[in-house]
Amino acid sequence: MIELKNVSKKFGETLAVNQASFNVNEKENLILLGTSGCGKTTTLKIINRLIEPDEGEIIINGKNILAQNPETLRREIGYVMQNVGLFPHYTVEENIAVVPNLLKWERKKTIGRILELIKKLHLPENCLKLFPHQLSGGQQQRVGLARALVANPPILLMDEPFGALDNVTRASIQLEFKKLDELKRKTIVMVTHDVMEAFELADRICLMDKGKIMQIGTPKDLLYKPANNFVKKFLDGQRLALEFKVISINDIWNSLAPSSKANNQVISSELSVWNAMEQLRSGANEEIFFSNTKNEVKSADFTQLTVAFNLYKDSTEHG
Ligand SMILES: Nc1ncnc2c1ncn2[C@@H]1O[C@H](COP(=O)(O)OP(=O)(O)OP(=O)(O)O)[C@@H](O)[C@H]1O
Repeated sequence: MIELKNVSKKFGETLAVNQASFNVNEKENLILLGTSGCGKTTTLKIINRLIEPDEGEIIINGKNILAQNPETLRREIGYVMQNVGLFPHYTVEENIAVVPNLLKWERKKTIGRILELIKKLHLPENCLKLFPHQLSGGQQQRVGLARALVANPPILLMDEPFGALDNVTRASIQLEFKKLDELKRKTIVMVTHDVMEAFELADRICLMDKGKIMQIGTPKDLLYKPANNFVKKFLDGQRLALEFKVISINDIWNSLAPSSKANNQVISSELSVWNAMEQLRSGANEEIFFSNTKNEVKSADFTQLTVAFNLYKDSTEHG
């Protein structure tokens, strides 16, 4: 759906993006990951023409975007800016209504859509008349997301959408983000410098360094089949935690005990071991039940999950 071919951008002597090529499939979440200054934001802004490349092509749904009117292009592309970027002198409602007003929607349609979105994003209705500085950081972030989603664009670009949040708020918004129906239907390109966040949310990760793409692949690809030493070293510091994120209950299925007495809370076996442990930590029960696509049910407590995880790790490391 989105295709970048040999895209480069220089600022003075700095080669911010160096011959970047990748595809983003429909309804995929591709995350641009890398340290500060590696060219993530520049790459993102090239996709909606906030920055014009010096070289290369960007094709969206078969059309070269450089031949399109930028305003028309941006109607199809929602954009969540770094540091939220709400207009300080507009109320929350006015901030979210920017695009509908440009599109000359009837007021009733705009209000209906805004109310629908703030409900989905767990914002209180009385925040609509407030100004951004009267909201918490997490609420502002949600308003930024509502503004990007309001006209239901098929593509969403997000630049460090959770960057300004404390760790606890960040983790809970990430979780909501994953569950949000509106987002499951979208093709998303997201920027982050946070490896754990990328591993939590990405279908595929594009790891960059000094303007160059080092590897594009699933979190599992990067972890177990690093394309080069840079990729391996980039992940090494958090390797164990990342393994908990990429290894799913399906992967350790054979080491878990079958169960016949499932309680009413059966969780999909697609869950990562990390998230299963989080559920155990936050829940009241000492064991949880999983079911796979064949409707088989298995159960595990914390110790059983750890043992099965270690067995799986041993088998990947030695076989
Ligand atoms: N408008 C600009 N003028 C001059 N240099 C720029 C400009 N925008 C970006 N750069 C430079 O290009 C390089 C890539 O910047 P970019 O913002 O794309 O990186 P990034 O990976 O998104 O970093 P960060 O996470 O800090 O935002 C950096 O060296 C930056 O200083």
